[in-house]
Amino acid sequence: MNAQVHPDPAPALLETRQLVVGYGGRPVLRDFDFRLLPGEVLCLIGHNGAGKSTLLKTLFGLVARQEGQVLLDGQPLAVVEPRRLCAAGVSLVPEGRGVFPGLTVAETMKMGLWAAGVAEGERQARLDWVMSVLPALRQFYGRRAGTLSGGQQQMVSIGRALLSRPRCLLMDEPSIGLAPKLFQDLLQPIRQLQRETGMAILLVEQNVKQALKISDRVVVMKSGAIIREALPAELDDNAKLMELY
Ligand SMILES: Nc1ncnc2c1ncn2[C@@H]1O[C@H](COP(=O)(O)OP(=O)(O)OP(=O)(O)O)[C@@H](O)[C@H]1O
Repeated sequence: MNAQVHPDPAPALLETRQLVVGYGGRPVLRDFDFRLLPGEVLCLIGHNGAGKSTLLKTLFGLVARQEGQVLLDGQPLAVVEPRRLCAAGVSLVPEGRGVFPGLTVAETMKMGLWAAGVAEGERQARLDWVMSVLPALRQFYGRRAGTLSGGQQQMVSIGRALLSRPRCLLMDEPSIGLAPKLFQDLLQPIRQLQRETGMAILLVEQNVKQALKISDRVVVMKSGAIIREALPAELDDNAKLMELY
């Protein structure tokens, strides 16, 4: 008789196995195992230089791995590149927002629709959908991104990332330069969307207190390694957080 085996758990949406990544031959992440599950909001925190952004960029194919695997839906990717990830429903909100200051929001979105490969006939509906998630975009739709406030620029960057209707959003320090209240105002609609659609979010953040408010799980990194995994409630006072820093 066959031995009883447990079925495999559902595959992670994104996963790394024994990943080695670095710059100029010097590894930043070594034998790094990481999982982002479907439908979760995972907050990645840790010291400056711990390798958080490097992980995010590697998952999206912006930094090449030296060794190890990146898996999408449980399948190892032969080539990890933004186009492939984007087509599979993964979208990036880059560090520093990545908006072109000379383009209007309308132009930025037009370019984003094209880059996301949205068919011509669907573009208006897609834009309307993004506006329904982030209605404030309409207030400055005709303005050049360079004339907008930091929070408004971040909203443009997030709106652009949503144009592909992603099932996974990778966000690199979206709170930079924003007051805590503004950050919450910006992230709450995204959390709402996440609850409605089951989109997974990987959020790299320095602003830990604010990020924990919208997260389901926390991973703490130090010097290229994971040193702790926790629920937000387990890190909800300063003393517990200070232990990790
Ligand atoms: N393009 C690069 N070239 C060379 N070294 C780099 C490059 N980008 C990052 N590093 C180095 O890799 C290490 C990890 O950087 P990374 O930006 O991933 O850390 P982080 O945890 O995101 O830090 P922070 O919170 O300060 O953004 C650091 O030592 C950094 O100096």
